[in-house]
Amino acid sequence: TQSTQPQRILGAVQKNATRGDPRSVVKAIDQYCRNKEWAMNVGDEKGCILDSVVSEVNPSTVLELGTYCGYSTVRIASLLPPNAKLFTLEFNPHNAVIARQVIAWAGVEDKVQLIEGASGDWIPKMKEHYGVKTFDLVFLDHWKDRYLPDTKLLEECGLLRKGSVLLADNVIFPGAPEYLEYIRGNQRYESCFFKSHLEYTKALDGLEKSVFLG
Ligand SMILES: O=C(NCCNC(=O)c1cc(-c2ccc(F)cc2)cc(O)c1O)c1cc(O)ncn1
Ligand SMILES: [Mg+2]
Repeated sequence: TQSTQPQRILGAVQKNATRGDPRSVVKAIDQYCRNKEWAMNVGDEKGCILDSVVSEVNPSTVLELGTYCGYSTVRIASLLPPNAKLFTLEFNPHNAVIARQVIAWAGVEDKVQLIEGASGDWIPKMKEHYGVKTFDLVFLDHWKDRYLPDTKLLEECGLLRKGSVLLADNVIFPGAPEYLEYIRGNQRYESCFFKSHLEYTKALDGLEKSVFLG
């Protein structure tokens, strides 16, 4: 029977990456997606920008919206201090099955809580279910038309504090125009754009970093 793209990505990790070595997992996925088949990981170029923001924020509690195969999950988790926690939300159960195995292969499962379900359903439950107070960093990489409603939800649920950082992928391609308009026009955020390219291509894309001012 036919394999799926997430299954092929997992295969590339198990074949080419070293167990317990997150950087080798990231490298194996990038090499596979650059040389064999494109996939919607944040990728190596935007991934370096992600790394620099994670290192700068040095977060204790991170929320990732859109796990896919766990590429950015592993990338972020590998930079977190001990006892830090990364909650990652994935809507698609098949992607979640694969992501759990990629996260385990990288050896970062102790830092990661993968939650299967819709972001709109789970964001309001994070405090009661997982004892989350606020998020230090939020990486938005799920459905582009969910960026704005979920940001408003995070505000309403009191999950952002003064200094919380939102980092949004794909604000140029596929694009998140309503999100950009809201966040750039809102006095409660200080935003900046990091120009880059769509993963594994020459197409223009970038990340929008926004600091919540409280
Ligand atoms: O996470 C969920 N979908 C993937 C989101 N990510 C993307 O769609 C995405 C797409 C692209 C992309 C770029 C060019 C192109 F030609 C086609 C796709 C790139 C990226 O970097 C992404 O991140 C999801 C599913 C669901 O059912 N409910 C809630 N969320
Ligand atoms: Mg993306």
